[in-house]
Amino acid sequence: MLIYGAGGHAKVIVSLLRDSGVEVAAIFDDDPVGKVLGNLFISGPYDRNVYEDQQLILAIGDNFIRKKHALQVSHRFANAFHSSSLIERNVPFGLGNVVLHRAVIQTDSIIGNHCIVNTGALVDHECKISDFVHISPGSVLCGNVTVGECTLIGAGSVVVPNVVIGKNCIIGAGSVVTKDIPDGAIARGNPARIIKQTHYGKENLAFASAHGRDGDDVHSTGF
Ligand SMILES: CC(=O)SCCNC(=O)CCNC(=O)[C@H](O)C(C)(C)COP(=O)(O)OP(=O)(O)OC[C@H]1O[C@@H](n2cnc3c(N)ncnc32)[C@H](O)[C@@H]1OP(=O)(O)O
Repeated sequence: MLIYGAGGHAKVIVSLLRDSGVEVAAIFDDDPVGKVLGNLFISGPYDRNVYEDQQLILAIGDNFIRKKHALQVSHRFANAFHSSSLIERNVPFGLGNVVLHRAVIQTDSIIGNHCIVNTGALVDHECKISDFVHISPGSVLCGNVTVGECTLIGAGSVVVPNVVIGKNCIIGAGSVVTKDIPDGAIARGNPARIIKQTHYGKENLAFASAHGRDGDDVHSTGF
């Protein structure tokens, strides 16, 4: 497996892969200076000609940077699910997704591509999660919540049932979202109020669907 990114999120993904018995062949990072991932060597910037037969996971927590890099990567993408996560069997996934320790994804939810369902997050029934979304640690999406592309749900947030959150939004840590949130909004608090717009609000980089569903899923086998 190849990892692209060598920050804190990458450390967690390397730990997941170790639990799975999956060997990390190379780690790419555009700015590797001062970054350490245990005893693993950081090769340097992404190189499409290295380990062409290996699959890759983008270990980048920032949704917009992850999206930018996804468009430039030619390796196939893999999903990685920690063994302590609970994912209902009927949940369809795209590629490049990471579901971390003790996260739960309930029945009839749909997960796009390159999403992060972080440690202890709960995505309840019938949620629709678009590409490049990050559901941060300990956050709760109640039933039938929709989250648009590139949106960050901050740590420990709660989104009540049936709410639609647009694309390119940031929901502040510890928020309670009770109403729909439009594209590009930054909202926080209980109840969540819009405080400003992200400068990505109107941006809509097309995500090439050139990356077909031909990767493998990695399921870790335990702590
Ligand atoms: C494993 C991981 O780490 S996953 C990472 C998950 N990341 C997150 O959950 C972070 C989500 N981001 C946040 O919550 C951010 O604080 C944001 C987006 C809400 C606001 O960010 P900024 O616009 O930079 O706000 P800034 O830090 O300048 O704070 C502005 C004010 O809002 C307050 N504030 C900041 N965040 C919050 C919040 N989540 N809830 C309530 N108030 C907040 C600050 O205390 C400050 O108040 P003051 O003016 O009285 O001093």
